[in-house]
Amino acid sequence: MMIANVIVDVPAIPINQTFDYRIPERFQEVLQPGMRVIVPFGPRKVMGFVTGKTSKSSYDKLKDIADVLDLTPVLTSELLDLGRWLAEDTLSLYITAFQAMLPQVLKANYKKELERLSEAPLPEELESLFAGRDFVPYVEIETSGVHYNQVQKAIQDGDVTVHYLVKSRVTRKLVTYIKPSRDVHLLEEAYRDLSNRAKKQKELLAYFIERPDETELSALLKKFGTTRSAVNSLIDKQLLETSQKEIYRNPYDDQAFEQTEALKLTEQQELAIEPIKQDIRENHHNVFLVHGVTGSGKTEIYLQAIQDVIAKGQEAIVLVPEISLTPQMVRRFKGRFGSSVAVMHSALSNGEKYDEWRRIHQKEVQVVVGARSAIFAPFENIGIIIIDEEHENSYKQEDQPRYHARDVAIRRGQNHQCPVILGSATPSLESYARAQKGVYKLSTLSKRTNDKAMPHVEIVDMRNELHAGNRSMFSRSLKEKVEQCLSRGEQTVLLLNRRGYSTFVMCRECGHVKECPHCDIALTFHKNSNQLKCHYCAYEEPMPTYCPSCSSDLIRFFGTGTQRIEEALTKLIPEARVLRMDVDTTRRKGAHEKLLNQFANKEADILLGTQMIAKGLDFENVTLVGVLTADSMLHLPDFRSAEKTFQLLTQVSGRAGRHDLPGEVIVQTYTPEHYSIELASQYDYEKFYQNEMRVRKKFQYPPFVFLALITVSHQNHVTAAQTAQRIAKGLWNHIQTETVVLGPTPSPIPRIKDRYRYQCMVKYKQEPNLRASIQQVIRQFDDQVRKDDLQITVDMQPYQLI
Ligand SMILES: Nc1ncnc2c1ncn2[C@@H]1O[C@H](COP(=O)(O)OP(=O)(O)OP(=O)(O)O)[C@@H](O)[C@H]1O
Ligand SMILES: [Zn+2]
Ligand SMILES: [Zn+2]
Repeated sequence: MMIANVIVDVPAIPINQTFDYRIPERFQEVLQPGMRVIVPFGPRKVMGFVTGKTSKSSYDKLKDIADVLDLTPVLTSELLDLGRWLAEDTLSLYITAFQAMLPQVLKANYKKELERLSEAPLPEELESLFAGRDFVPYVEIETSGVHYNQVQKAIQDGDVTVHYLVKSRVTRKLVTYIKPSRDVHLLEEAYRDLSNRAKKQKELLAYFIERPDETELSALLKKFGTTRSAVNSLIDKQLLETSQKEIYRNPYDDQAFEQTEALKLTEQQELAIEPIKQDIRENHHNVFLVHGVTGSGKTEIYLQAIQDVIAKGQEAIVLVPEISLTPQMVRRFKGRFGSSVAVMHSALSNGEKYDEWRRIHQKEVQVVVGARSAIFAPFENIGIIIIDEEHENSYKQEDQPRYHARDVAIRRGQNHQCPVILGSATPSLESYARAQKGVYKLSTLSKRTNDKAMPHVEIVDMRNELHAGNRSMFSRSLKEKVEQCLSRGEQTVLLLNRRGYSTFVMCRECGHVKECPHCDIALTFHKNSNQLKCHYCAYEEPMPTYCPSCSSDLIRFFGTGTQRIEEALTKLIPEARVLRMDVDTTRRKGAHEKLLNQFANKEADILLGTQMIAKGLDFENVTLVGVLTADSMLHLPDFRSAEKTFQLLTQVSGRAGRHDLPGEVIVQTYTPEHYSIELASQYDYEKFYQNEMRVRKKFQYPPFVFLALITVSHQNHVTAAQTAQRIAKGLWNHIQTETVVLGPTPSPIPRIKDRYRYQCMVKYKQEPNLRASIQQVIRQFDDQVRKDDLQITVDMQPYQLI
């Protein structure tokens, strides 16, 4: 076993394979698959992942591994396998897949050091390596002559640990502690000598006389409501002293979470959880779809299932959408499982993320709650994987590797023989269809835990408003309801669906929306050419001046934003205090949280925002929810637009009346008759599902077919178009008869950053060799990709169709 197979950090197609390296003597016993190494590659040295060890190689001039970066593997054998599968499934490079599974900090910069964790004596060589220090640069292992085996053993015994440094030690957080530097009787003496005017100093001394242990400085200052100068005076008098310690950056104060206990489950919850618990007991893999209306207690089911998993000594992964990962959500998990919970959130700094990852890697926690990439948590004994709001598109990564966390979850569920729970009030069509077929096990929670009815939804037809002379964005009914809500001292949530604005064309007189005659999808307005285009079949027509349906000249594309709405709102209802929440007001770190806190503390009457306010928020004082334009998403060039509209309306309606006060919802729309709006207002998921499935079947969209999207981009318009054309032609030669290749057509955004973009869409039912065929077809362009800056991307499960 002297040879290592290494995937090197050179992101290029011809390099997408393992390379063999000789393992030098000194690393032979230490090196394991899943560790990162440094290897010579051409003239330079690069990082790589060891994927296996062998004793033979077909090459005879092997180079040596230059260095080993880890003493314990950063990728478990399961994750190595998963990475290979991920790369193949998404047509990505192995190196890209491996790196996607690890925190940023482990990516490039390789500076490392050892830290001594225990006072217990170490083997002599290690003692001389540490030479009284707590931290030792990793490179000193080599020069000191200490054997790597010894270091590795010390790590296994928990006496030593390795830190990966990004650039400097700044990534480690140091905390200042204070403790007495004299005996208690000397402190007592000093206490008596202190003047009564030095009140704070006396209090501090009294505290340390009682409790001569070290105390965190910041906690001390808070406890005594004093500044550092009082502490400094005592330090100057040599009564107290400071010390610094490294801590994990835990972005959450675990003590601050009130402990909660398992609630007695309702009958419906019992029925839903029983088969899950059985699978946990029996180490059995099934995918469960928990379809429960908002407020039906899905989260409580997750918590109690996790409880069983922890009791068995196993681990749990919980995914929630990025924007639902609110302090409220974190509190529910930390409240139940305390410091056994790690949180992986993209708003954390790289250092914080790394610390949370380390807590998982070192098995200091049993539960991780996180956004998409938490699915790669390096647990080795997973007992359950939960995906909350499983319909959310943010589970799909829109960058290489273009994976869907649901697929990865199911794969890991199979690896660990454990249940996977998908939860939603509005399951994705794909998942619900699988549940209908029996591929997933369906549980339905039709009632809220408090037995309260879902809030009543009133649909307001905005065309009538126009006819009545009201040209504002607020219907008379909504204005009245907001004012009533205000006068009762209750709060309102207003949703503006900004996405999709200014792209679709609609008649303000009759609500007519221009759609493609072949695709039943709204045409997109292209300002430059003044054309309406279809992004599925390349149909186009000029922008009409009169509505083809009622001949009115009020046919417009839409354009407005939250800021303008806010201005209009403060004019309309001047006494209301409005908080605006959108990408602009939440860009700064912590801003999102701050706005929500302000709203929770009733510092505002109205929360006005985009999609980000629709999810997971639970405010007891919110009794009114208004949706300003329910149809704005409906006409996006996306076959999922009705589904997304239904999901959003259902989610946002669920924000009202969750507690004692009854709730109400107003939905403004120009197309009240659209089934997604009508059925969302009746909370009729089942009927929506039936209806939407008919549409998908008719137009052959998922879940009836699979899609693959190939996008070509180049600075030269002709090159982009011709390449796409050749790819489409090439694919036609490989596919089965019932498969189709649509396009090429210009991408919905035809030019980004001066690159022209064309796309081909493959619609298929069964195409076992599709990945290989696509790869074969696009490999012809390898040279051009390398030399001529041609880009070809493949998305095997497209959600964003731009
Ligand atoms: N068995 C129970 N008995 C009493 N209260 C419960 C029970 N289960 C859940 N609850 C409470 O009901 C409320 C709604 O539950 P929860 O938030 O878990 O629902 P959910 O289905 O996850 O909702 P959403 O989809 O809207 O996020 C919470 O306040 C929760 O504490
Ligand atoms: Zn019209
Ligand atoms: Zn079309």
